[in-house]
Amino acid sequence: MKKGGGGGGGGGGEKQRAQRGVRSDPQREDGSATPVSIMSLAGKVALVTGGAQGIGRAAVQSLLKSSAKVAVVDLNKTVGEQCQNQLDAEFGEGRSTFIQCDVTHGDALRDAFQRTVDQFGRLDIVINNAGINNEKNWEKTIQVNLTSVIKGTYLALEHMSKEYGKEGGTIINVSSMAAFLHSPHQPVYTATKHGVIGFTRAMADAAAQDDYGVRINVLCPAFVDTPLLHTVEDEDNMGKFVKFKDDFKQSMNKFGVLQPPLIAEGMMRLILDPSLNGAVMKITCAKGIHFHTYEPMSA
Ligand SMILES: NC(=O)C1=CN([C@@H]2O[C@H](COP(=O)(O)OP(=O)(O)OC[C@H]3O[C@@H](n4cnc5c(N)ncnc54)[C@H](O)[C@@H]3O)[C@@H](O)[C@H]2O)C=CC1
Ligand SMILES: CC/C=C\C[C@H](O)[C@H](O)/C=C/C=C/C=C\C=C\C(=O)C/C=C\CCC(=O)O
Repeated sequence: MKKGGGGGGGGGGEKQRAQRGVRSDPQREDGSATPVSIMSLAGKVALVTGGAQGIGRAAVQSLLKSSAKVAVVDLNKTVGEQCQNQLDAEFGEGRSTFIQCDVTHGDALRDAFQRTVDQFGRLDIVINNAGINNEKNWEKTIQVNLTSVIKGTYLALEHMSKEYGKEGGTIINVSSMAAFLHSPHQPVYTATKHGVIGFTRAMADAAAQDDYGVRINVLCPAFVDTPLLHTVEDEDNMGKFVKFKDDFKQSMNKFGVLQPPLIAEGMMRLILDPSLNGAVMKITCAKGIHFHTYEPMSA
């Protein structure tokens, strides 16, 4: 894939290396690595679904700290408006905008993308982060966690891909370590997170081979301290699988619980490292931010 995408990302000339989990740091002219945390996203525009709280909210804050403008797309009006007020106070009015939207409503999601471009003039970075954990209403879980990630990726490409005459950009789809270490506690959630990885890898190949100028990567956090994690014991969410909650809690105790800013740091690396396309980033307490090694021919 040729270089040239926007959003701090270029092409993915090192696609194969990225898929094997090998990354190269962005370089200064003298050859030394530039810490991604100090690289600027001034002039870039991001859209984050599920951005009003939890992991999405941490991502929004990191993007704003890096000087990007951000559309916070979220279903929850109350939390979204509180979030907007706090972001205005911290970063100044006009740097971010809250757009209430249910990502499972295709027309509403399309409208949210258009409103972002209308307000900020362009789009460079899309984080398909909104997710739920509802085994009782499992069809909804598939709609939010997988169908809407696919839809969000296609809409992002309409606004960023060279195929559509745009300047390029970068997309992050949020999966989970649940795709690698499953639990009887959340079968459909697990299935959606597998799906997000498969879709993202295939789309990253399409982007590289057809020169979209857009890098597409997937992020798999382990347990993170957010409101979602607190639904573990909730029968309304887990349905009959709630009986496996103790096993799940044991896993949390064994593997530990991460804080959202570390997940945002991982996202910033995916955004800023032009060598990454089709990469599967894992974040765990034991290993921190690292990459999954892909061995497609191992069978
Ligand atoms: N918290 C955890 O342990 C982990 C979470 N993840 C994933 O990270 C992502 C974010 O999760 P958290 O921040 O933990 O969850 P959270 O529940 O704290 O935040 C999710 C946000 O998404 C919004 N949202 C939910 N449904 C929506 C819809 N239909 N349309 C628009 N917005 C909607 C919510 O209103 C909320 O603001 C999810 O995809 C989740 O599966 C992945 C691994 C671990
Ligand atoms: C009701 C629960 C609500 C939310 C939690 C989500 O379901 C979340 O997405 C689930 C996360 C599950 C994580 C599972 C495993 C975590 C494993 C580790 O932390 C470490 C394991 C292996 C490390 C080796 C490697 O990186 O390959």
